[in-house]
Amino acid sequence: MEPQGYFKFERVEWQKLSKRAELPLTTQQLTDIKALNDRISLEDVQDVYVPLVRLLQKKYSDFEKWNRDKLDFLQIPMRKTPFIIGISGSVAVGKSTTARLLQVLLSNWFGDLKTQLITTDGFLYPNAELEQRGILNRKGFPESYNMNALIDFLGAVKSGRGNIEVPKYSHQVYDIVEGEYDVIDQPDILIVEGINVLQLPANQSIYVSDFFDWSIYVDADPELIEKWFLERFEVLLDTAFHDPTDYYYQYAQMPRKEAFKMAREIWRDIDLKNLKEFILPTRFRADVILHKTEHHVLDGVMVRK
Ligand SMILES: Nc1ncnc2c1ncn2[C@@H]1O[C@H](COP(=O)(O)OP(=O)(O)OP(=O)(O)O)[C@@H](O)[C@H]1O
Ligand SMILES: CC(C)(CO)[C@@H](O)C(=O)NCCC(=O)O
Repeated sequence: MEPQGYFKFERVEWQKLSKRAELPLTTQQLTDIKALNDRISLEDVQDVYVPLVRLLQKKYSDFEKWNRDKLDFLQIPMRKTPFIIGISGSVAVGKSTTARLLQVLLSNWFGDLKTQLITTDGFLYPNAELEQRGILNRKGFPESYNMNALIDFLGAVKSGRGNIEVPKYSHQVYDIVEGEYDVIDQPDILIVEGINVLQLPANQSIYVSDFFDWSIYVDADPELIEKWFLERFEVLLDTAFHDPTDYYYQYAQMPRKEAFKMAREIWRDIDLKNLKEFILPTRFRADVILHKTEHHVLDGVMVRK
């Protein structure tokens, strides 16, 4: 069922807005995008992301003006408040690729704005903690994240604090990496990407999404997402092949057929289950829904009315 609250654009209609956007892609951007992931379609960037960033820029100008007016009226000295964008969607749908693509586009077009990016994977409890709680096989489900720490982090960013450390999660280690951090230091724009960013946790009075000035949900048919999950699994196996310290080494040593059988089970029992129970129900909380089809091609956009 589709909700009433959105303007719905098929790809052909949406891409007409690209002309109105008046933001030509620079050679530097094209190079940066290819370096990010050489399978990203540049046509998609031109047709879908250019209008999206233009719309985002309008929202940002509005946000800046409101902040200025608010502080002026309240007689509070001017200070920077970061604009926070949330990006949600299934495991393996392409959230981090979308987030990094947006960061490249924003950084190049609006060079005077500092755009930083985090993933909520860093707020997963370490494996040892998950094990102690008996939820190691629930990684990614709401209870596997330290939501209080994520909310505290967002509060600190919004209040203008600098040099904030965010724990780092590694897919290769399959755990939080002790002693490694990303540092978020007073950005103008912060992109927060993760499966849980639009969720309403049971025992907090503040939601993660309360901090968002804009949110995007990346959507696709679960059967396609499973395909992307397995493709990425294969890349992880190839990377792990000669490295016994890599979590995927154990799978890389198995006959491929057997490894894929296990990956399909992980998808079915963990990530697909999580998508159906906890992620998909948050889709219509997003300001923008990007819909993808085969080969990650974007075929539709919905914008909240
Ligand atoms: N626009 C795109 N074009 C081509 N391939 C893409 C695109 N977006 C994502 N992919 C591929 O799809 C797979 C999943 O993408 P990505 O890692 O960005 O997903 P994710 O949603 O961030 O996953 P997770 O939640 O597990 O971190 C990767 O193999 C990535 O290279
Ligand atoms: C780290 C998350 C939860 C989200 O990125 C996901 O990639 C994950 O590890 N899920 C657990 C099951 C699995 O895919 O291995």
